[in-house]
Amino acid sequence: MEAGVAPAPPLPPGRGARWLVPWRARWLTRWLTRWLSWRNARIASPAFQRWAAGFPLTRRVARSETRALFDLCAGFVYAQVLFACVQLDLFRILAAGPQGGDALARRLALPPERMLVLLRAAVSLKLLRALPDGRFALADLGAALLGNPGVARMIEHHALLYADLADPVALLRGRGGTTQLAGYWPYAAESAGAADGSAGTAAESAESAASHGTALRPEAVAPYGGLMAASQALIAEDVLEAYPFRRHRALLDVGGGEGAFLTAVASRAPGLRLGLFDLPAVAARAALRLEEAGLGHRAACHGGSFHRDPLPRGADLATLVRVLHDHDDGPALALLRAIHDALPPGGTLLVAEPMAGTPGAEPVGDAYFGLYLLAMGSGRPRRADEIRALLTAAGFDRIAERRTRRPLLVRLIRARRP
Ligand SMILES: CC(C)=CCC/C(C)=C/CC/C(C)=C/C=C/C(C)=C/C=C/C=C(C)/C=C/C=C(C)/C=C/C=C(C)/C=C/CC(C)(C)O
Ligand SMILES: C[S@@+](CC[C@H](N)C(=O)[O-])C[C@H]1O[C@@H](n2cnc3c(N)ncnc32)[C@H](O)[C@@H]1O
Repeated sequence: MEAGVAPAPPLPPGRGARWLVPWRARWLTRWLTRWLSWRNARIASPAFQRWAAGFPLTRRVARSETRALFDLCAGFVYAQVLFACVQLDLFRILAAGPQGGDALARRLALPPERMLVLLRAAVSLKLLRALPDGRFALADLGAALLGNPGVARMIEHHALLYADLADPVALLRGRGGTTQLAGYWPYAAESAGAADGSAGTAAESAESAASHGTALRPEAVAPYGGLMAASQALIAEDVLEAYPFRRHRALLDVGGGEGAFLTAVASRAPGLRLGLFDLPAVAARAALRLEEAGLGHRAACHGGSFHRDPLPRGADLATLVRVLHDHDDGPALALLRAIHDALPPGGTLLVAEPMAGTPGAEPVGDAYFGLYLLAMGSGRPRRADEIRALLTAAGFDRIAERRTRRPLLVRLIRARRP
């Protein structure tokens, strides 16, 4: 398969703006701009801020805005408190029962007064709870984290992300140099190459394969493969309950990693044949894991790069789980076209990933994944309607979103090859 550098489809307008005809949009924007400029001038005034913080009708909003701004300033500090708790294994230690600060300090080899700084910080962030007898126990957030070991792995690998974000403006200007996340996700460089057209020609193929995707060694893919497998537990069940996998005969999980999603599907749909396509070093790890899980007889793992190799045929269902957002629009569209061509008429594609513009979780897509993927060097979080537009451009129809239980973590779009 030749890597496509097809132009990206035009971005659809935001759902909320669809009813607007242009003159109305211009009129509304003019009034909105005037209103915002008046309002912002008030809010920026220290005298107004002090007044609003005391006036009974505005007091609540003023205090909550002050807190919101403070939380934005302090977000990194809060995240590092969480990081320290995870590194010290505090949540697992306290899962066995409450403990006093001194006992914890001895166990974790910290000076008692510093242990107390961390414990009080964790209490303030609702990770821990201070008991009346002075000991500390897990609070809701600490307990929730205990049930999601994948999140703890994510938190630990954020050390790379934060190093890349140390100078966010340099990163935004593209002058940050090689990032740590680009090293952690080595396939991103090949995808970025596919985006600028450097993948696909015969001469460059060999050179690119030697330095990127298809030639990646097991040591290069093991860290991200392990992280993805561990964090699959956060999303697999939500995807499985949102779509009836049993109605299909054969599934191809494209970019299926180490087979964690296939393993989850296997128990839900016992009659389904399982296929996985990923870079050779990853597919080899998947084959081992699926064998260990007793699924060797049901699963076939194929190694290759979807930027350059044909996808295996024969499946009537394909899945892209946390894959599409890794790729810029050109390679993403080429990938969707390749899947379209590999499916039979009537075949189904499921795209499952966190999406931008998810109501109630806007910063997850646009702030977290927006900057994360920028640091990684390829891809972007897309809104559901942007994914629909790509799917349409790739030739799919009957595109519909299936509701998932926790859209913040994963949303699901189904499409059909006509
Ligand atoms: C029991 C009684 C009486 C009352 C209970 C009251 C009650 C209902 C409390 C609620 C308790 C509860 C059920 C809490 C549940 C909390 C959960 C499930 C929290 C889950 C949190 C998940 C998090 C924080 C996930 C984080 C995920 C991250 C950071 C993912 C990052 C992904 C990356 C970097 C992916 C990279 C892949 C790439 C490169 C983009 O392709
Ligand atoms: C973010 S991971 C998601 C893995 C898995 N689907 C999951 O959700 O746990 C992206 C996957 O796409 C694979 N991938 C990236 N570029 C690829 C390429 N050119 N050809 C095949 N697989 C690729 C990676 O090796 C990785 O396993």
